[in-house]
Amino acid sequence: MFELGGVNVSYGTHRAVRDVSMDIHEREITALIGPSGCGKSTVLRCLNRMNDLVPGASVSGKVAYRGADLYGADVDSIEVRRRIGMVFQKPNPFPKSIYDNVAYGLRFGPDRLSRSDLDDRVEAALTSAALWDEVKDKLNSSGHALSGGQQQRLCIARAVAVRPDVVLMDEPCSALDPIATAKIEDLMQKLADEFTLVIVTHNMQQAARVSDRTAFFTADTDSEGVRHGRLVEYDATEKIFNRPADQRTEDYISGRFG
Ligand SMILES: Nc1ncnc2c1ncn2[C@@H]1O[C@H](COP(=O)(O)OP(=O)(O)OP(=O)(O)O)[C@@H](O)[C@H]1O
Repeated sequence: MFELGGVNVSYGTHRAVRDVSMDIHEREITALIGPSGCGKSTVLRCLNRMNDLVPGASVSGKVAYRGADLYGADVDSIEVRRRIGMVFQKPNPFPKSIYDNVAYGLRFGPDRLSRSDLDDRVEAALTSAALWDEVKDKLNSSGHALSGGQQQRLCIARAVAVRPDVVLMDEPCSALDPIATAKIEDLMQKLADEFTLVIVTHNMQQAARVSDRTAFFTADTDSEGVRHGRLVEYDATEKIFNRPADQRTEDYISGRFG
C-alpha cells in the first residue's frame, strides 16, 4: 500500500526523522512503536500529507502510495486525506449531532447523495464502528454528549464513512479506559477486513495484540547533541515481540528502556 524509501522529515532545520524505509501492506494492521519523541507520529503524518499542514515541516525521500508518488506535483492533498483518513489521540467530534458528525465528509464529498442514501451510509459507518446499537435512538443528540470511548468510535465512524482506503490512528486509545480500549482494539481488527490500518501506540501490549507487523523506532543523539528518530527494526509482530533481531528492540520490549 505504501513504500517508504529513505524518508527524512524536518521541522525547520531540525531533522526529526532520518532515513526511514519500510513497506506497509494492504489490509494489515501496522503498528509504529518506540519511546517518546522518536518520530512515530511524524512518520504517520507522512502517509496522508498531514505534515503539509505543520508550518516548517518538510519531507524528503520516497513516499509511494499504491505505486504513485504521494508528494507528486499533481497530487491533490485534500483528496489524499479523503482516501487516507486519520483518527487522533483525543476524540475530536465536531460540535454537531451524532448524525451530522458522520455525514459531514459525505455532504462535502464528490457524490451527491439523496437523504435516504445518506441515512444508509451513516448507519453503515456507525455499524462498522460498533456504535450503531448505542446511538441509533439518539442520532440528533450532540456528539459531545457521548462517553470518551463512544466519541472515539464516532470519530472512527466519521473516518470510515467516506470509504477510505487507509485509516491512520495516532494513539487512538491513550485517552480511554481499559474497557473502551478493548472495544477499540476489537474494532481495529474488524476494520482490517476492509481497510489498511496504521497505528501509533505507546502501549506495547496493544501492538502485540492487534497488529500484523510492527516497526520499532528510537531516537539517536548525534555528536552535536541533536536527536533524530530512526527505524530500528520492522518485521512481523510475532517476530518483533518474540525474536527481535536488534538488541535495542529487545531492550525496549522487555521494558529495559523507554
Ligand atoms: N509540529 C512540530 N514542530 C516542531 N517539531 C516537532 C513537531 N512535531 C514533532 N516535532 C519534533 O519531532 C520529533 C518527533 O516527534 P513525534 O511527535 O513524531 O514523536 P513521537 O514518537 O510520535 O512522540 P510521542 O510518542 O511523544 O508522541 C520530536 O523531537 C518533536 O519535538
